[in-house]
Amino acid sequence: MGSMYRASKTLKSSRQSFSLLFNSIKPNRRDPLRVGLQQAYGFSSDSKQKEPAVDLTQFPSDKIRNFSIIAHIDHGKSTLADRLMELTGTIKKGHGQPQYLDKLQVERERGITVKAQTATMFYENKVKDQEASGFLLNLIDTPGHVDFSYEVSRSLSACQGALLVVDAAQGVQAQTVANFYLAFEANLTIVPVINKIDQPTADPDRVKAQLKSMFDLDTDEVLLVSAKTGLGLEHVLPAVIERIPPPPGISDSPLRMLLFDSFFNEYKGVVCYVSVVDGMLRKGDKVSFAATGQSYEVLDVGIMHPELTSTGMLLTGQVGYIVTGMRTTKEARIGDTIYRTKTTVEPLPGFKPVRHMVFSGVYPADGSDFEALTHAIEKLTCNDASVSVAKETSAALGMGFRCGFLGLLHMDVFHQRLEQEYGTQVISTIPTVPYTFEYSDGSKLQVQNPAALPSNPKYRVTASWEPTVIATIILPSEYVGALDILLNGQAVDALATIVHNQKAYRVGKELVEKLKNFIERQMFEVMIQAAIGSKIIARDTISAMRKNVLAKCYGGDITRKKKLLEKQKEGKKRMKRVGSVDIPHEAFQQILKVS
Ligand SMILES: Nc1nc2c(ncn2[C@@H]2O[C@H](COP(=O)(O)OP(=O)(O)OP(=O)(O)O)[C@@H](O)[C@H]2O)c(=O)[nH]1
Repeated sequence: MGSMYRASKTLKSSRQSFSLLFNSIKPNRRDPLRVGLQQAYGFSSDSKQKEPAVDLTQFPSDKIRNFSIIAHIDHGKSTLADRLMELTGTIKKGHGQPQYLDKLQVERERGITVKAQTATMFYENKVKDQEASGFLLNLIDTPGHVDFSYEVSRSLSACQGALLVVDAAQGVQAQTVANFYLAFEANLTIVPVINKIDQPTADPDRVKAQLKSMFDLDTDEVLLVSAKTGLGLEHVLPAVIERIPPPPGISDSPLRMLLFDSFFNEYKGVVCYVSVVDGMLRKGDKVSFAATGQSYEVLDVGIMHPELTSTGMLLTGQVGYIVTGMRTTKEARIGDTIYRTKTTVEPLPGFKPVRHMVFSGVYPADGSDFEALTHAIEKLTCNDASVSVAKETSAALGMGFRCGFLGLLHMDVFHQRLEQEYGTQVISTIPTVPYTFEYSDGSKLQVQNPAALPSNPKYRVTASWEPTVIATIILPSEYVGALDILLNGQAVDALATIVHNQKAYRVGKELVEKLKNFIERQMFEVMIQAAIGSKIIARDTISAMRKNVLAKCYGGDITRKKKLLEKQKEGKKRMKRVGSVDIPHEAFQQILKVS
C-alpha cells in the first residue's frame, strides 16, 4: 500500500510522517468564482489526474472526527468554517473570499448557504504534556434556512457530532431549535458554540441560560467565540476531538458506503459524495449501487480539501468523493448504499423521503428549448435531490415540467441556478400546494396542477383537502399573553386562552363583558377579571342579589337596622371569599362559542 504514495515511502516515524503530510498539502489558491462554477466543483477540461497528495492510511477511525456546523440563518456557520479551515491550513488566511464554502453564484448573491459543503482538514492536536497527535477532520457546513433543511439532515447522516452555533445577541432562534432536534434525533454529540461575542449587544450569559433551559446543554461546555475576530477559536477543534466520538464502522468488514450527495461534472460525469461506513475502497475497485443494481469501476477517489483532491483510497469513517464514469444522474440515488461488487451487505437505512410543500410548472422561455431544459434539470437535480420532477404539457406554454419544492425560497433558488449554472431561461407558473379531492364513488385524486383537476368528472367531488400543519410554536414569553380569566380572584382554567400580546386587551375585555351577561347574579358580588400573569387588563362586577334583611324590622330603631346591614355585608364578604361562583354549563358553551 505504501508503494502507492510517494510521501509514505520516506516516512520514518508517525510524527515525521505527519509533518511531511502537512507539507504535501498546499492551500488551494484558486478563486472558485473566477474559474467558474464547474471548476469550483473540482475539475476542468485541462485538469490532469494528479498523484495522490495525501496518505490516508495514517488516519484510522480513532483519528477521524466527522462533524457538521448547524445553526439558524446568519448565525455565522460559514464564517466559522472559514476560520477553522484557515487554522488548519486548508485554505490560505485572507484568501479574499469570505464564506469560502458558499461557492455557488446564488449563494454569493443572496449571502446565504443553500448547499451543504464538506471540507477535509488535517489538525495536530496537542494535549498538555502528551505528544501532539494528527487528526483528520471532516467538516460539513450546512444551510440555515428552513427550505434547505433536507441538506442538513442528509449531512448529519455522515457525522457523529455537530457544532450548534448560536448568535450571542440573537440567542436561540427557530432553526436553532429545529436543527438541534435533527442532530439530537440522529444521536449526534452536540458541541454548543456561542458566536459573535464581539458584538456590542452580545449577551452570552442569557444565551447560555437558553441553551440550558431549552436543550439541557451543560453551560460549562459552551464555547464562546467570535468567528469574525478569531476570539476563542483555539478551543473549538480540541473540543471536537475530545467530545465527538470517532466513526463507529468496522474496518475489516465488507465495504459499505452511503451516497449522501452528488453533482454533475461535464468532464467526469456524476461525482458522488460518500461516507465510508465499513471497510475500505481503492481506485480501480468494482462497486455496485444497491438501489439501481448497477456496477461500476472506481475511476477516481479522494477527499474535499476543500477542492476535490485524489487520494487513491478511502478508509472506514472517512468522507470523500468517487467518480465512476456514471453519465446519467438517475443512476445516483441519494441515500443509496454502495458496496463492493459480488459481496452481500445489509443496505444502510438511507434517508426519509422528501415531502414537497409547493409545486409549480417550469417551462422553457423559448418553447423550442425543451431539450436544453430537460438536460439542465437533470443535471441540477443531481445536485439537489430534494426537487421532484414530472413531465407535463400546457396548452399555452408547451412541454415542461411540474416540479415539487420544499418552499418558495427553494423554488426561487432552483430557478436562479437553472439560469446561472445552465444558462436556461424559464417561465414558472404560479406555485400551488397539493390538493386531494374525493369523488362520489369513493376514489381520491391528488392534484398538484390546477389544470389537472377534471372539469367535468364522471363523479361528483364530495370532499377536498388542502395541506394543514400541526405546529408547535415556540416563542419568547414576552410575545404571549397567558390570559387568565378570574372570578373573585380564582382562575377558571377552562376560560384561559393564549393570544398574541397585541390582541390580549381586546380579547380580555370581550370575554369579561360576555361573562357578565351569562353569569347570573349571586348572593354576593362577583368580580370578573382578565389577567396576564399578575397584571389585570379588564375588570367588571356583577352586583349581589340583596335579601331584604330589614323586612321584619319594623319601627325606626336605626341602630338595629345598621347592625343587620353590617352583618349582611360581613356575610357577603365571607361568601365572596369562600363561595364558588356558579357558572351553568350552557353559559360555558355560549361563552366559548362566542369567543
Ligand atoms: N460581528 C460578527 N459578525 C459575524 C461573526 N461571524 C459571522 N458574522 C457575520 O454574520 C453574517 C452571517 O455570517 P455567515 O457565516 O454567512 O452565516 P451563516 O450561518 O453561514 O448563514 P447561512 O448559511 O445563510 O445560514 C456575515 O455578515 C458575517 O460576516 C462574528 O463572530 N461576529
